[in-house]
Amino acid sequence: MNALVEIRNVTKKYGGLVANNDITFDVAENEILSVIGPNGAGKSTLFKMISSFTPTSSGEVRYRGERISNLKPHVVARKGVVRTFQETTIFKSMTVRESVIVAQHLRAKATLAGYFWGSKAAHEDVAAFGRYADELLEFLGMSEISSELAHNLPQGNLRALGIAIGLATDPKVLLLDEPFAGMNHDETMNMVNLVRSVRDERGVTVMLVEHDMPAVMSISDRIVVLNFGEKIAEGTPSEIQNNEKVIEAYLGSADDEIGM
Ligand SMILES: Nc1ncnc2c1ncn2[C@@H]1O[C@H](COP(=O)(O)OP(=O)(O)OP(=O)(O)O)[C@@H](O)[C@H]1O
Repeated sequence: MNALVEIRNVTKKYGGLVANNDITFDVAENEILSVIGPNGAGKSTLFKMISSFTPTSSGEVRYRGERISNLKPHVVARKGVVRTFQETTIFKSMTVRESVIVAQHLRAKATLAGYFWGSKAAHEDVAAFGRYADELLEFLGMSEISSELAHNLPQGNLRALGIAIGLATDPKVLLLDEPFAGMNHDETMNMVNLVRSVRDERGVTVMLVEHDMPAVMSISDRIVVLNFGEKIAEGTPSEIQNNEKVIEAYLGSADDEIGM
């Protein structure tokens, strides 16, 4: 496998608590890889280390062979590894289109002083941001709601906006934190198709943390399973569904339904 992202012996300790213990796996270019596991297994912590929102205690994460762990999150985002959030709270007072424009500041060419003085580069950026926002919203099927205020959006559209905000920075790897949480069946299916098209049509490698097992099984090329901070399995959806350690981890947890 040609690895785009390499997670190598990554450990995270919070005082005496080991949230991730010696986790190693690869993510291939153009893959959709899900990280699953019972509550508290260490999934979010792992995503925070991959996107450098929190440092590793030991081990490292590499992207295209270069270490990206323990850098600043915006540096990692500029390199192309971008994490989206369940809540897009900071953008809720803006319209959908404005949110996507503001999110593009990460790849702006103009300096702040340039914006202040209305430089040519700043004008070009502003126009290009608008064009790119429109193109992105059309791709995501959101053109009709581009003038809606984010805080008026139903759950499904709000999640799609989270993806639009993530894509605004032109990532090569997108980390999605529970993209199907709180969605009904139709919204989930729409989101599954949308995530697939992000991979298929924009060539973005996707990693996701998710509890919705039917959605995970249908969307993932491969799955990594964590339990109590340890990686207990890695494989295709059918390998994972038949893995005894995985079944045991879920049956022994407080999650009352695996739904696999
Ligand atoms: N900032 C922190 N300080 C101390 N402990 C933390 C911190 N963040 C997470 N933990 C602990 O690390 C462990 C793993 O948490 P994490 O949120 O990564 O699990 P998770 O698999 O994402 O859980 P869930 O599915 O419930 O979101 C938990 O025991 C949690 O309480």
